[in-house]
Amino acid sequence: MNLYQCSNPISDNFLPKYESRKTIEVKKKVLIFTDKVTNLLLKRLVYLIGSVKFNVKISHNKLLPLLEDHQKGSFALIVFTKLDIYLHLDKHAKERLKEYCLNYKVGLLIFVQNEENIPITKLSEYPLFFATNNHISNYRVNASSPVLRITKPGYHVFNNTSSKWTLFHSKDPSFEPISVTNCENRKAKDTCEDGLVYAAVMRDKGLHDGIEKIYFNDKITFWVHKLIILDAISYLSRSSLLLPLERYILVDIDDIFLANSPLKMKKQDVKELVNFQNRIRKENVVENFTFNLGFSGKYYRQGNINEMEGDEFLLASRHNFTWFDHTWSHVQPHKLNFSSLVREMLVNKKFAKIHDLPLYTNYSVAPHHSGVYPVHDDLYEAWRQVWGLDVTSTEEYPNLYPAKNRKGFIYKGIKVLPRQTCNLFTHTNFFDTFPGGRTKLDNSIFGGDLFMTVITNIVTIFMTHLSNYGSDRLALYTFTNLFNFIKCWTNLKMMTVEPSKLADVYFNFYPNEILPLWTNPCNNKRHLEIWSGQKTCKRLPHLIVVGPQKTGTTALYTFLNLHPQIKSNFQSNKTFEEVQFFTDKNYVNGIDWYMNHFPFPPSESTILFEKSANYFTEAKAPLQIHTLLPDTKIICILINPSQRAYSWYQHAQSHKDEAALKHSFYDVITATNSSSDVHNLRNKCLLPGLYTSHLNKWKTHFNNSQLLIVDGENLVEDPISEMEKVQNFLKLQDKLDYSKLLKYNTKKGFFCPVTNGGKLKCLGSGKGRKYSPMDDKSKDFLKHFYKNSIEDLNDFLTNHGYSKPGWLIKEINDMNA
Ligand SMILES: Nc1ncnc2c1ncn2[C@@H]1O[C@H](COP(=O)(O)OS(=O)(=O)O)[C@@H](OP(=O)(O)O)[C@H]1O
Repeated sequence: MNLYQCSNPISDNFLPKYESRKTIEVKKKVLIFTDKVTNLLLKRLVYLIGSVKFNVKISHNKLLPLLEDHQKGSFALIVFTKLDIYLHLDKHAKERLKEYCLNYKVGLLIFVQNEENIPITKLSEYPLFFATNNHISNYRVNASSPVLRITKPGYHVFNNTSSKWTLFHSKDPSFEPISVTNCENRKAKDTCEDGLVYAAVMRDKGLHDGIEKIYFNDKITFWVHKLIILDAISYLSRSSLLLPLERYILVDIDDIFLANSPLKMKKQDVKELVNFQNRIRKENVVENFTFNLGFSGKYYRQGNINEMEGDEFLLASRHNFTWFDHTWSHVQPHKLNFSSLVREMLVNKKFAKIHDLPLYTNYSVAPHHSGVYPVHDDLYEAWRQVWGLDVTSTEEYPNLYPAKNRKGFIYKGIKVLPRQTCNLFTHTNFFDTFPGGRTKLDNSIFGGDLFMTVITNIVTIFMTHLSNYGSDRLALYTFTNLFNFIKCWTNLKMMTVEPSKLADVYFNFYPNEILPLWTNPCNNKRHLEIWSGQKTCKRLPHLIVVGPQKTGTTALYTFLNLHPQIKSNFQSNKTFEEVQFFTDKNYVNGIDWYMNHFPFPPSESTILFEKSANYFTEAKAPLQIHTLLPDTKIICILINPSQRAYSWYQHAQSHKDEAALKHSFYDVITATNSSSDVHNLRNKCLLPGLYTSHLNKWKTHFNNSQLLIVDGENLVEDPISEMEKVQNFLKLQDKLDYSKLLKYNTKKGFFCPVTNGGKLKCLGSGKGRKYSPMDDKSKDFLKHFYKNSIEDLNDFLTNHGYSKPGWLIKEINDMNA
């Protein structure tokens, strides 16, 4: 087997300490200025930054976004995909940017594209010269650059004579190369001087204007540049965007004992497995490296005589490895119920006991990823019961591709970690038959996708299969070269640790991933294949009434239910007609829980719907709803926010809320002591009424054909006309004449549904309460409190082409009077 020989003379780790920004706070976000021409570079850059999960904001057309928010910097780094964009920012923007960079100690990362096609030129402001369109040789990284961290400095990477490099040079003390290369001036277009050394990446210490900058050419696909870009991001952001240097690597070998003959491991293959592991540990390439073997006991000693010997030898060598359950017969768990799964697991557990396997009892992997995502509750429960499991891994969350977007989540106490593929599948066992051939595999290892997988993932769980270690032993070839190459050219410290430690590291670094973001299995072919045949997306709603509370949502819910084509969710014991799934409390229950609240729709044209009036103000609900139900329709109802506040106060009083019983409405809405109960009640009265701030979040995810704004006051006055609008919005084939279904009830003071017997069945006593009108002092206070918000709503509706509720028109007219 070929073993990668490191030619880097620098073997010791030399780690510069980055300056931090101490007390100045910035968000962990990158701002990228770009134009249309630089799309390819932008795409690659966003991909790289996305792979390390840093957030990005893209600004086209040189527009400056909000740079500060509540005395916190909005960005930790600013990038220009083209020098030209930076040079031609308008004067005001440049000054603002400079001020921001100085105040928040933020640096600039500037790309100079070869297409910019400027011959030897002096930058307008500083003595930096650059030359485009050159051939180069002898690329090497400057050992003394303080920028390098992941990148191991001080080596000659290769002789690359490819064309079209932009190179930099300067004699000014502010400039210091991060990497250099020789110019090979061979063609008329080359603009550098043959034989001279130029910078390929240049640092500007900022001696002239106080802002540190790093200039890159557009060779962003070059793997060394990817490493230096990651270092530059950490350096220029003063460690705000810093990746740790530890890389936790677990190599799972799935399908142990299971492979088609003659692809199983033989005795010699097992010996090589042990030798590999010993060598990697001894040379300290990956600390404590240990293969993690997922076994399916049913297939033990199946195959030809050599393979049987291989199986036996693997068991004899068992203490060299760690082991985990991969189910007895390697069936897809989503096809089994809880008791069948428990049976499967118990037989495999017995096998492990008989053969004295050194097990990770808290870790397992489901065959074919089935049952993990989309989640199959029975699998999670069986895992917990039989194994006491708390860690697993999958490549399917949220989607298989792009691999960089894979995430982890925690469900029913089980930590699900993302799993990475190394292109070694059950059918890739020979160099000759590897898709794209050996060159493709080598490219991936030596600086390509596989290499970048380890660079960008703090925790990498690789999925491999038993057969990858037999035949040509492609897996051993891959890992030996990959790990040695990483050790040679980076300062990363690779190690193998147990799964529970992996999970701790992962979720400590990515706490935002703990709560899953449920996607729709029916929108993903692979997910559908590993989802129980008994489940159907038809039990998910097509319409959600999201509130806010006290605007007439129950009336709308009741009126919609009168339509034979529309069916609501089942009632809940605790929250009555509301499901309240898209809230922190219930969302963790998963989509099976949600779907169980809906009937099987009687016909294709049935519209399932639910209303939960608290969704409107839930910060995550718009994204969560859109991710699960991208085509669903949304209805918000708006009434005068002052009236809404008063209605909530009445609601609180009748629910015996102490603050509401003790304090007048005026005292509540003017409460200032932020830690008191009365202030809490104040917020519930006032904040949902700041409609536009909430509506903006809904509008980010739903377009006009999906989002209807109902006039809640008209729903009281003239529900017939308002229901006509709702029916049009839902594009109902058979529209109902609501004038026959709703009649005004003088006693109730509201419209009520007409029952079959002709009687009126009004909403319960909690809807349409009787109470005295609001006092003038409160009215004045609220008028003032909501003034800006009312204006914002008016602008919002104008800008998005919505018609305006009558109450809003009146408010605006009053303001202008
Ligand atoms: N037809 C009909 N019957 C009864 N009540 C009606 C009706 N249409 C609208 N409304 C108004 O609905 C207000 C209650 O709003 P919600 O149902 O959204 O309240 S809740 O958030 O679900 O508790 C309720 O508020 P209050 O008047 O303060 O009780 C009513 O004003």
